Amino acid sequence: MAVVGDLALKFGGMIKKDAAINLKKGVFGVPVSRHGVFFSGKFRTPESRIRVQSVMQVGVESAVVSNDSNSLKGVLGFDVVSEVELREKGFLGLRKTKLVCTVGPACCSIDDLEKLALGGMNVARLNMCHNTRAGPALRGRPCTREWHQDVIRKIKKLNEEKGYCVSVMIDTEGSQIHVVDHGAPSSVKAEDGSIWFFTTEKFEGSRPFTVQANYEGFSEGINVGDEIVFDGGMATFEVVEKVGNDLRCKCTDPGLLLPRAKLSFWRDGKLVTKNYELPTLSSKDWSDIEFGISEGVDFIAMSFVNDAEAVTSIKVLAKIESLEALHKLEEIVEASDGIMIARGDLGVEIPLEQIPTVQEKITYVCRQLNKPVVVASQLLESMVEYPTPTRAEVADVSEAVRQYADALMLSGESAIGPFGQKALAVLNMTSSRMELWGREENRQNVLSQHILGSSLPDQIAEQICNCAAGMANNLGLDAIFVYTRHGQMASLISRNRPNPPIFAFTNNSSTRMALNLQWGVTPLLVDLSDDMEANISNSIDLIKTKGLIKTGDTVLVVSDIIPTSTTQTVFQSIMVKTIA
Ligand SMILES: Nc1ncnc2c1ncn2[C@@H]1O[C@H](COP(=O)(O)OP(=O)(O)OP(=O)(O)O)[C@@H](O)[C@H]1O
Ligand SMILES: CC(=O)C(=O)O
Ligand SMILES: [K+]
Ligand SMILES: [Mg+2]
Repeated sequence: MAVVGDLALKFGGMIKKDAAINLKKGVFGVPVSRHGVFFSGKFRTPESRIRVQSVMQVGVESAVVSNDSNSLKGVLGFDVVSEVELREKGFLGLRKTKLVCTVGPACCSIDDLEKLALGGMNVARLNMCHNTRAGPALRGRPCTREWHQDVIRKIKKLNEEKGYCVSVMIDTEGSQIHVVDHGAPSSVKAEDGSIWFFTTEKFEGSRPFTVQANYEGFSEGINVGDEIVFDGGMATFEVVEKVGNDLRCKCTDPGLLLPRAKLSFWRDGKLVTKNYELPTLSSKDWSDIEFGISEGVDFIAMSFVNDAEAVTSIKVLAKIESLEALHKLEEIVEASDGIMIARGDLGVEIPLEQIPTVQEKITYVCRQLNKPVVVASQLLESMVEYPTPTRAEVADVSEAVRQYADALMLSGESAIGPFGQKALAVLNMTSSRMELWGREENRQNVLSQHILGSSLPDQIAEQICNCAAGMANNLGLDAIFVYTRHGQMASLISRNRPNPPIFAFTNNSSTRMALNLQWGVTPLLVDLSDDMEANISNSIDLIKTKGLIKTGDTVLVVSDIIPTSTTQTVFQSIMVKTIA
């Protein structure tokens, strides 16, 4: 097996191979593989005292399956949706791209949520911008989060009682200058040449030709002659006079002023970015985060992250939606647990024609740095109103899949539109179709990775995962099984976007819910012991008993279980198993 020799040269050049093969017996306690490759680190052999930190086994063997299901330990933690998908479509038919749905008034009943779960929703997103006030009559009182709490609890109930695996993400409001939502009328038209007053004065309802801004310092540093753009181009005004902190403006490009429309300021064709100093996390955001943690949500998407500092203190997805964030992209990606490309607000700050290349760049940086990335906003915008998407929207979704984004997100399509389930089905079908095309074209072969780990053990884990993905592709294997407590190796395999699906067996439910956002990973909650052989045969037995895997199927098994007992020293391994 040439691959073994290559691996030995690459990783274990300084260790004698025959010693390594002897060592292997001490590893799993059973004579399993025909080949073994070892790395430097701590490991003692009877013959020689070689330090081995990581063990990599490459071999082919047959798993013997017991027919006595009573002897099986634990239960197979498949979610009901993946199980049905696997049964119907087989290993290669499992969708790789994850789907996020924004939950809003149109889909917050338990029945609606269940329909979305059945339709393939992996993550439910709740935007903390909406539905957190007690109602117009109580304006000014502290906000309540009853609606959000109710939705979160319904999703957890569906997971627990009906076997779904839907993670929950809350999305913070963040600090941004926008128009206050003063209820009716829902949108106002600004005519060419009309004069409008932009103020921070608080008032209920609407006043003619008056725009209420949410932030007192909104006009700081703004000069007469500057432009104010609504929602990235919906309507444009020119500042004609400063009146204290307020602005009198003339409409120069007519259009609709929507509730909560975002405002951006431009001078000589350039965005005025430094006119205000808003914190990434407001006090409301902090209390929303506390609320999310107390409700046990799985992800916090942080809006308007402008630097890495904001991210380091808490496990979060950073939303890239400002020019400033683009300037500090790599450090923000590095500091975060994942990224959302928030194209809605990003399009307010950069010219729209730059969105496609910026998206491609962000997805690339995220994969290089091994962080999951969600492409968000307007994927199927026309479906907020209509039951079918435009051809251009389907092409946009396909492009995100072609770029190997981890996940696609619905916003208003599911939150307020009457066709949320249809929109989800469009994402589901379009991504499956594009993934199939990618496999047929063998596109994953052109993916190159740069080395991430700084320590030797991290680099070893990474190399094992890169090799695992390459082997699974080259050998045309059916699936990759990875045994993992914290999800690191599952995620490193996913980074290579392999052809076969990745089943991540974990005993940690937070790991399971976090892996829900990662490309190609089906996370399963199982009991794991320090005895890797038992873990592997146990899970294969369970899958076989369920009829989900059959004789002759071949899987690549990767383990990164770090034993809790000191007598065992196996850290990482690769094995190829053919089901007997
Ligand atoms: N919980 C909710 N209650 C009422 N309406 C909602 C809710 N969530 C979303 N919506 C509606 O759906 C639309 C799209 O939702 P989304 O949360 O993606 O808005 P967004 O403005 O793009 O996001 P962000 O505020 O994070 O930039 C919103 O404009 C809003 O009208
Ligand atoms: C999702 C989001 O926040 C945006 O697109 O702006
Ligand atoms: K938000
Ligand atoms: Mg936004």
